[in-house]
Amino acid sequence: MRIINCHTYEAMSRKAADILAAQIQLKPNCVLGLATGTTPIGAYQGLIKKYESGSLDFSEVRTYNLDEYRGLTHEDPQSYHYFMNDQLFNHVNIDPANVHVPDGANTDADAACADYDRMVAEAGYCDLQLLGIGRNGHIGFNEPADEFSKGTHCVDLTESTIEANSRLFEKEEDVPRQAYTMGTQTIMNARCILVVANGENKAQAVRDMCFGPIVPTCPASILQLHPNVFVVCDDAALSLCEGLY
Ligand SMILES: N[C@@H]1[C@@H](O)[C@H](O)[C@@H](COP(=O)(O)O)O[C@@H]1O
Repeated sequence: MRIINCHTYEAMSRKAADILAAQIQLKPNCVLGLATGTTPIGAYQGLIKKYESGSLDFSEVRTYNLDEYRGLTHEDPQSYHYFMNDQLFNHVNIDPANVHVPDGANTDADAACADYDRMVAEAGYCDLQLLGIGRNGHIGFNEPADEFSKGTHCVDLTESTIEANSRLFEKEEDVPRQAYTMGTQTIMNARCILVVANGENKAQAVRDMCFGPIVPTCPASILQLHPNVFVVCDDAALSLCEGLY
């Protein structure tokens, strides 16, 4: 793991945008794995700026998002698909046919997950996977569990995740209780992984991810086994890792 302390959220976002942009420039038809959450918003803004300045072309880029709430259509303002349109896709020249998010509107979980796995596999998996991290060490919606997950599957969200994500909904009762998420094995199939984390409330998860035991109770700890991971953080997220890297 290459741990990069960028000190501030702004610098972390610039670094993440630079890494994503370099991937697109090197391979214009690359497959990007993308993430939602508030952490990557600054990186997406950086990508939009690069696109607007003419230095980035998304016309051949293909994207696969990590996860989606079960039961929400892509027009639902609370859906992750809507979030991605709003934060990135509507602002760059990506072809909507190249954008993929698990189909939350398909409540047949087995079918929705199998379809998504097939699509990601057919694309040859991700060249670069962007990840945020949950306060409990989850990646995508792979929550702490007894074993590491494999392909796309339907998960029951933990109380801690529902509470953390309720800030984006009017009330906590509105947060869906289930989601479809790419599995840990699918995430690990990416050629390169970029994790972004900022803020003190991520410090323990970042320490466990980078230096804790590799256990499914901290799903992000599996990333220690991946040969090509960048962990890009601010000071606060790395505050429990002092002296360790
Ligand atoms: N499914 C998403 C994750 O992909 C994300 O990493 C996490 C952290 O979100 P934030 O960046 O807002 O802290 O939230 C959600 O649970």
